[in-house]
Amino acid sequence: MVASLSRLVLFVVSANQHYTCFTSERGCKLTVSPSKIVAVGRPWLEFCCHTPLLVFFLTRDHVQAMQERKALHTLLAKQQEDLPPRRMKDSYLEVILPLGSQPEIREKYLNVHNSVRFGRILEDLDSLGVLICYTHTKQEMQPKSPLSIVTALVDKINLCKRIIYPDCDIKFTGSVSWVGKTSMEVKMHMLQLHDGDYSPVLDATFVMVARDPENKGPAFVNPLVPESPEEEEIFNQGELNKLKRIDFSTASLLKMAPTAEERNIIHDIFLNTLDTRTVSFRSRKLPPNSVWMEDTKLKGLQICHPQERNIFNRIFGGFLMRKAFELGWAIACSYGGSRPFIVSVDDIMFQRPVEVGSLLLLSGQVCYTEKNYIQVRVHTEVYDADTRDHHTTNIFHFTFISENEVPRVVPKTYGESMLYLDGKRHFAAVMKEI
Ligand SMILES: CCCCCC(=O)SCCNC(=O)CCNC(=O)[C@H](O)C(C)(C)COP(=O)(O)OP(=O)(O)OC[C@H]1O[C@@H](n2cnc3c(N)ncnc32)[C@H](O)[C@@H]1OP(=O)(O)O
Repeated sequence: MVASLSRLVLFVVSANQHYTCFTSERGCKLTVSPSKIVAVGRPWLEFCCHTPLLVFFLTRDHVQAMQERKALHTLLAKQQEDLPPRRMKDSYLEVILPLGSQPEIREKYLNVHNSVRFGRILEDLDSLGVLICYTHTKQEMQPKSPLSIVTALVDKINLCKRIIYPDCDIKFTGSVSWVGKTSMEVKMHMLQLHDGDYSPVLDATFVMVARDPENKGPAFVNPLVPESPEEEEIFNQGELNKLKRIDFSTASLLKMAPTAEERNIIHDIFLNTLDTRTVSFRSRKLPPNSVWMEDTKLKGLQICHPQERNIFNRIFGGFLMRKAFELGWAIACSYGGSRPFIVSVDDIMFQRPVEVGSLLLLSGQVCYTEKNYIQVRVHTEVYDADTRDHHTTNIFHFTFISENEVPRVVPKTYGESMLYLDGKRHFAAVMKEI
């Protein structure tokens, strides 16, 4: 089967023994046996891959499709033990994004620096993560999957290359690496073809959660059985990752006071910003080569149109990540005064779904700096114009590296000091990994 992942929308044009699918972008035509189709819905999922498994969707009304999904409730397992265990290799997928061999798809991926837009890669990773989970949970006997699989967390994405070339093929690989009761950890890798060899670009770990067909409650997923000492290690790492996440969230500065060492850091910054000419706690002065945190803010607004919805009639997680990343990049760019490169994305928690039609408010700022590194935090919330309620949907943490050393960011208020410490913690976690 042709391998390509370029958000090519598939349309079914014949439904006899085999389905023939055309992509919305030129050139690609596929034939798939009906037995390989795991779900049918609206045109959304957009790739063909090495495994003969495709998730694709017919053009039709979304609401009607959601109504029809209700009938799938009967296919849900009552307990996890009723589901057959899977091996890591059962969900392993390899997908090619043919930027080198199909120049017509480059435009969508291209940025002004003639490299690949990282926001597009975030979208593809999200789509692939979901597809891997559907592969893990696929039941041969079921014509459609009863599961709604959503992205709960981007645990981390670490990049080992600064530039992604727009004219070389990209390969994504990945499989489920750990399974809980209703959640699955997925590890993905991205490689790029140079001189006949694929070399690593990034490693990503996502956590996906299975929900019932209407995305209203949790649903069990197949257990995962490691088959070798290497797989045992990957699985155990998944278990450790879960515990680490719990520790990190327990020690959150929203729940607990900073440590003694952190309190000293904040007090030193405070003392360093006092105007020595006046004997006052209120008279503050910016130290040389520094920027007040409040002056690093940029905001954006996104109207969440139906075009960006996923099959569950909610806004596609990859789209939210792309928008937040692009705001984060703009913040790092204007802060550092030169082109920033993304080094790491970590701990993006999808706290609640974003409904179609929402007003999505994005607001970001530099929250920590060290040498050439800029730690950016983007907060997104939906605003209900009727009730005037705001609800946080995501918090994104991006680490950028700038070409030159950057000024120090300085918090002024207590709230900003907590953002500074949170940014410092995230930065330390990233530095440990890369
Ligand atoms: C096909 C197209 C889809 C493409 C993908 C998308 O666009 S998705 C769109 C973007 N994503 C979203 O809209 C999701 C928004 N968030 C949510 O709906 C919800 O927060 C959620 C369903 C993820 C979690 O809700 P709850 O916390 O109430 O769920 P519940 O308590 O039942 O937990 C379910 C399982 O998720 C795990 N879990 C929950 N939050 C987690 C987190 N931040 N990190 C790791 N794991 C988490 C729990 O341990 C549990 O696993 P165990 O049971 O194993 O112990």
